[in-house]
Amino acid sequence: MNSYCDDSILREVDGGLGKVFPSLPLTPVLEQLLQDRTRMLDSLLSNLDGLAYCCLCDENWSMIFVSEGCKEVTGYDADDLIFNRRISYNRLTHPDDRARVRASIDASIAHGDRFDVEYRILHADGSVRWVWERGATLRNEQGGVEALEGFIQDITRLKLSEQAAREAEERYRSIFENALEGIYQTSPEGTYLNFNPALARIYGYDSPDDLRLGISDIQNQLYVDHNKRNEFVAIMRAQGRVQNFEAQVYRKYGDIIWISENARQVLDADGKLLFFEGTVEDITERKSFEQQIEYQATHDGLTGLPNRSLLSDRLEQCISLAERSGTQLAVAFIDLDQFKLINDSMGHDMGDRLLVEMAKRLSDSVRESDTVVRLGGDEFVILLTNIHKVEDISHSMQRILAAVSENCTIDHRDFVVSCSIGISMYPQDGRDPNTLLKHADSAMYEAKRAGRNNLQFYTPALNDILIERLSVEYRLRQAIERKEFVLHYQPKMDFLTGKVNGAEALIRWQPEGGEMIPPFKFIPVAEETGMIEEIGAWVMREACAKAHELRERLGRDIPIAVNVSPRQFGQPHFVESVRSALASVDLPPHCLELEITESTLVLDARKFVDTLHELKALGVCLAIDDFGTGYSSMAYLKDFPVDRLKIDRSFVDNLEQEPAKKPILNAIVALGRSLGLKVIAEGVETRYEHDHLRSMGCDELQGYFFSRPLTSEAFERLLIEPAIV
Ligand SMILES: Nc1nc2c(ncn2[C@@H]2O[C@H](COP(=O)(O)O[C@H]3[C@@H](O)[C@H](n4cnc5c(=O)[nH]c(N)nc54)O[C@@H]3COP(=O)(O)O)[C@@H](O)[C@H]2O)c(=O)[nH]1
Repeated sequence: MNSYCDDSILREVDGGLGKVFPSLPLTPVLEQLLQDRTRMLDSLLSNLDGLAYCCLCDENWSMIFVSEGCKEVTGYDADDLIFNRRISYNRLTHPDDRARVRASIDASIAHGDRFDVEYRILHADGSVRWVWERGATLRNEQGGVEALEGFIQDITRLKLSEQAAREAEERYRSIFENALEGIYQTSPEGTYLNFNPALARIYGYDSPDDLRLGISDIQNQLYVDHNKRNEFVAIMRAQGRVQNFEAQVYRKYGDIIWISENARQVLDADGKLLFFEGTVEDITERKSFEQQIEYQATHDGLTGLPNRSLLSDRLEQCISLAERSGTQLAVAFIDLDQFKLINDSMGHDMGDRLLVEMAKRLSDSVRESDTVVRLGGDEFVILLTNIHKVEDISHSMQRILAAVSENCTIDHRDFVVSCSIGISMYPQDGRDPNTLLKHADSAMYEAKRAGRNNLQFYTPALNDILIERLSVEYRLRQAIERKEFVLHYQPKMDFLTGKVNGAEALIRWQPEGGEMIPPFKFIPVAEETGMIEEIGAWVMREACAKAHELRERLGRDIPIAVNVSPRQFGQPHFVESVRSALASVDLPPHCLELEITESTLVLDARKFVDTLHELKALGVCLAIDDFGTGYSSMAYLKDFPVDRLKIDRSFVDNLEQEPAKKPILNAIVALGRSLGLKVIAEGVETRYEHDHLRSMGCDELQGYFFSRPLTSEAFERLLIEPAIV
């Protein structure tokens, strides 16, 4: 039921409904129609979502008619508002909006317009509601404003959703504007439609406008590799999106960065492509980090050369290249000779610097197109491509041998290093990386065995040698654990007295149930693998024990000489191990003689001499073994605190048939004597050799002529019942 003020007021205002047809004679039918219309309007007003009203244009907006929708919109009954019975509409209007509403309605009245205004009201339940009021002015015949009539609708929900939409829009705009990632929309043809400031920043432009002017063709102006855009579009077409699409792009001033894009295609309702939209991230830092990690994983940290993990890749590539071009490929396996010795004796820092220098020399000795790889330790591999004839390789390898063995000065110390090279060829020696490397490796072992500073091409027979060597290495490790070594003793004879005045301890390997193995079959393997350190220490202790035993039994000193390998001599605690072997049996130091070969000296003369002095200070006898075979000792000899020179067997061997050796022998003996050293000839096999050496002034002899190496017991028997020569 709508509320009205009394009928007289209504008629005063607009003449009431009857005023619509004031002068028409109403037939009963029309009367009925009119009544029906009133009822219909009443019903309509009651059912409208909102309130219809008629109010005075006073300071209260005093209501004279309010439809029933009032309750729903304001929370008040229509009667509460009629003539401001309980509350005026002005008070109901939100205080902050009252002035604006009034101004808006006043303006409309002034212009004779309809009004239309949105504002807030205070609902009876205390909440604030948004309403939309539309209305018009009711004027009297003189044109004066009598009242307003209109319709007020609750639009709170609409307002809230508008506000939410606006806030969301603001939020997204803020994200778009302030994002660190670049956000863009591009046309399928490759122009920018829309993008945020971050994108401009990433690409080095001062502002979005600057970018818009700068890039009009993404494919050709942005991507370093122009095909990247085609790739991008192709993925988009196939999958509707691209994920983590990485590419290099030019920035405004030409510098290149790495970006990662995530994008999707946007279609219209008919499935027609509208544009691409996506994000861009600058991943240059990550990329360079990844590249760094990859570099570290594939390159040797010390020398900067490619490492083992890159080798297989490169080798695969070289094989394919050789296959395609019908050329050959050479794989050279290079191992520095006796590097471990330098490393152990001179310290790893010196060893590292030497490796860096050698890596440089290797790289400088080959062509740009060849690959030098450091496998680890002192092992290198060189891949020589595009080989037409074997001579090409020989020349390169000779260059390498020469470069490596050139004098090397580190920290004012001179080193002479050499290397051994094994070579395998594609396709004849292997068609895959593993085989080629394995065969080059076995060739390298053969080069080492043949005397170092050498190169050796692979032959199928080398496989057997390698297999044999590996077998020796394996069995040798077991032999150490099982203590399968014995010492034999080769007596030395004093020329003056013709009596035994000492012996050289010579190791033998006696595998359980097997044949005795001579040292030349296993000492080189022990030397290469480092097992010589343990074996040598055992020999030293055993020889000291024997010398001590003989001293106790015979009541006189029988000095025992032991061979000291270069690697053993270079051990950091070598002097200490000698002292400890002597102390273990309380042996006077002069009862132990150490035979050191000249090859030990060539690595580092100063260190060699220092160690000799330390040993000398300990009181042990020192002998230079195999004298005359080395190439640099003459210059240093006067500085060596040694007691004996042992002339190498090769100068004595076959002396009768080769008289040319005599002047050399004479010179060596004279040199030794002039330096105050005892000279001992080894390998004396005949009476002729014996007599000659004695006449030359040699002090001692050792050789089959006097005695072969004897077992411990046989040597002892010989000492008790001497045979006079
Ligand atoms: N580091 C170590 N090296 C050792 C040790 N024991 C031996 N060796 C070295 O092994 C090489 C071979 O030794 P071996 O087979 O024992 O041969 C020695 C003698 O038997 C041999 N010799 C002695 N007299 C003669 C002779 O008249 N004729 C002839 N053909 N051979 C003879 O010479 C070898 C001793 O040589 P050298 O040491 O140079 O004095 C050999 O290089 C040994 O050094 C070990 O414990 N540690």
